[in-house]
This record gives sequence, structure tokens and C-alpha cells, in this order.
Amino acid sequence: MNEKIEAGFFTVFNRQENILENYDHYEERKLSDMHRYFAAEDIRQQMALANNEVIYRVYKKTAPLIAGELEQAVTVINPGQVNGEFFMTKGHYHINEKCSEVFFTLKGEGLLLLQKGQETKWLEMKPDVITYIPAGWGHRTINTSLSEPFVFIAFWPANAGHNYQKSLDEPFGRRVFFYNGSYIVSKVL
Ligand SMILES: O=P(O)(O)OC[C@H]1O[C@](O)(CO)[C@@H](O)[C@@H]1O
Ligand SMILES: [Fe+2]
Repeated sequence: MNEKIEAGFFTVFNRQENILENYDHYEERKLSDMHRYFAAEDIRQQMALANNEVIYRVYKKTAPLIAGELEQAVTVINPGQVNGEFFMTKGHYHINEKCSEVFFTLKGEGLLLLQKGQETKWLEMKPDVITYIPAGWGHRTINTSLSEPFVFIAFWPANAGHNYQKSLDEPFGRRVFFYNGSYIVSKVL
């Protein structure tokens, strides 16, 4: 699929079911898919063996992977924690470091963690907040609610590419834990 999209189209966020209608690609990440991502790797392993919950689901509308096209996806992060660390996405950098991305929050509450070199920043996300991920920054989202799914839609250039290895080799400098009825963004030592 290397030809540009010629016909306008629309997608619909189904707010009852928390899915992007007309999606053409689905991915889910369970506890067993998150090797090395949480601080308590031993607890994650035990939880994966016990019930292997789904941490997040992604409903994507794909586009030809060429400059000028845009992809979009609804991500649903379930509420939950691994030893007090909130459920989150793996996080990634774009292979094409010139590509930025936008998230529009649909439901729930969470954080967008941004990483570049030694620098970590974070932004709160809640319904109607639109966050911008500058080109070159790694990005991860975290569900900080104790009970509700955190749902947002992302739009990014189809030629961005996903680099997951970099977020393992140069991990995010902060982790987000449950603390005193809310969340704390804690420095990784
Ligand atoms: O790709 P990750 O880090 O697993 O996170 C999932 C989310 O990020 C995206 O890859 C977009 O950058 C979407 O598919 C989804 O919104
Ligand atoms: Fe991205």
C-alpha cells in the first residue's frame, strides 16, 4: 500500500464501547507483553502467570506508510497497578525523529511522559485536553485513575515509525506510582 489516500473518509469514536469504529488494525498488550517495563519485574511476572490482565488496547486506522499521510488510533489503558506503579503504555520514540504527534483525551485521566536525553517532562491529560509531542521526544501514557479506563486518540505522521528498543535502552527518567489517594511522579535513581 504505497499510494496516497485519495478519498476523504471518517472514523467514529464509540464512547459506549471505547473503540474506534472502522479500525483496521488491533493490538493489545497484556502483562506478559510488558517484560522489563515496570519497576517490579518480579511482581509483573507473578501477575502475568496469575491472570495476565490486558493493560491496554489500541484500535488503529492505518494509512500508507509514506510522508504526508496520517495514522490515527484510540488507545484504552485499563486502571490497575503493578506493585503500586500505574498501568501504562510501553512508550516509544519515532524512528523518524522529525515526526511529532498529537493526543486528544476522550475519557478518564492520565499523564503523558516525555523523554529526551536526560530530560523528562510530563503533562496531565483529561477529557478535551490536547497534548502535543514534539519531534524527537519519547512518549508514554499512564492511567492515573483507580477505577476508570483512560482513553485518548492519537494522530501521527504515517512515516514516523516506532522505536521501542530505545525506550528500553534509555528508559524514562520518571515512574508514576499510586500515593496518598493520588499519584506521584517519582525519579528513577
Ligand atoms: O506504541 P505504544 O508505546 O505501545 O503505545 C500505544 C499508543 O501509541 C501509538 O503507537 C501512537 O504513537 C498508538 O498506536 C497508541 O496510541
Ligand atoms: Fe508515537
